[in-house]
Amino acid sequence: MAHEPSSSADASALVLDGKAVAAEVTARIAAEVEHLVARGHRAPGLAVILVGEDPASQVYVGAKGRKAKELGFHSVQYTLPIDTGQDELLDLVAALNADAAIDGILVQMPLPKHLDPMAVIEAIDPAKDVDGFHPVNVGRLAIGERDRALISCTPAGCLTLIRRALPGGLAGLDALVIGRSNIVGKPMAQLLLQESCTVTIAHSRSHDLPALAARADILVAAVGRAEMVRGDWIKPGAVVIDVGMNRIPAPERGEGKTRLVGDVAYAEAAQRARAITPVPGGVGPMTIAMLMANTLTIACRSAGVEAPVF
Ligand SMILES: Nc1nc(=O)c2c([nH]1)NC[C@@H]1CN(c3ccc(C(=O)N[C@@H](CCC(=O)O)C(=O)O)cc3)C=[N+]21
Repeated sequence: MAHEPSSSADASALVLDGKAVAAEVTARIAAEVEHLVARGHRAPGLAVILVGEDPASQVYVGAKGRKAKELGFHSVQYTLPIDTGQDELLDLVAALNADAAIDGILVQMPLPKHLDPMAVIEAIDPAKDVDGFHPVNVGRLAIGERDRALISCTPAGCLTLIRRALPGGLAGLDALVIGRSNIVGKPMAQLLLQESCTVTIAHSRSHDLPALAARADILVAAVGRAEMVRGDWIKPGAVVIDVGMNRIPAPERGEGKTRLVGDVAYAEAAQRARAITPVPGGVGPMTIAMLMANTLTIACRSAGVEAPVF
């Protein structure tokens, strides 16, 4: 789903409309849920755990719960006080691991500092790890067992968008991933490698990013620095995926106002790219859609039904 941009008259890139693709994906999920239930299976179940009251996290968690309900999932949210102990959190995870109505368990990150995120992730049953953060799922992705893995939602959503922009396939193309996080950069690189791209992973210590970008047919920016990737870095005709979500001051919108920008200087890059994701409305909505897709996948596995591929 791509359409001509409307904001910048001379830009040539197709806008990869993540919101629209996410709506397509979630419509297919809702239909599949109906199908499951009609055949006597239970609805997919998603449990989201939030520790503390960080307002941004509350917004994200609320959005996930609403979307899950909209799709006919069994959706539960646990909001634990900020001073929750590690053992209490692990006990809740253990109870959800054992709960037959729950397919997916998501612990919202970041956790308060006194909690150990890796210990919590490793406590989740890998078969219920909707985020795809558990080492078992990371490992399955790395060894190419994608059918048995659960894959991190943001890179999975990015790949869906990249495939839409490149109907001829990705094989043999040069891909640059800027960012080496466990959540985005590393799994993104693994997915692109599996698609037979020639993959480069760059990061804050990389020398000469513009030279690396100049070769990239696919560029995924996931560094968390507002508009760091400039338009003149982009190889003409490249597919540009912007994972960044940076809130910057926007005095033009009034005192104290902010706006959301990506890691890519959008207006500049759109002049050269074949296709580009906007921020907001690009990768973000796809992340939530893939979270729902992973939950459905787990439910299908436990029902012994073939899971759709998105
Ligand atoms: N265990 C865990 N799993 C996550 O998947 C996870 C997490 N923790 N912690 C926080 C991050 C962040 N995240 C987002 C998902 C969608 C949007 C999204 O839909 N953004 C909209 C707009 C947002 C806005 O306007 O503020 C967009 O890009 O269009 C944003 C952020 C999931 N996360």
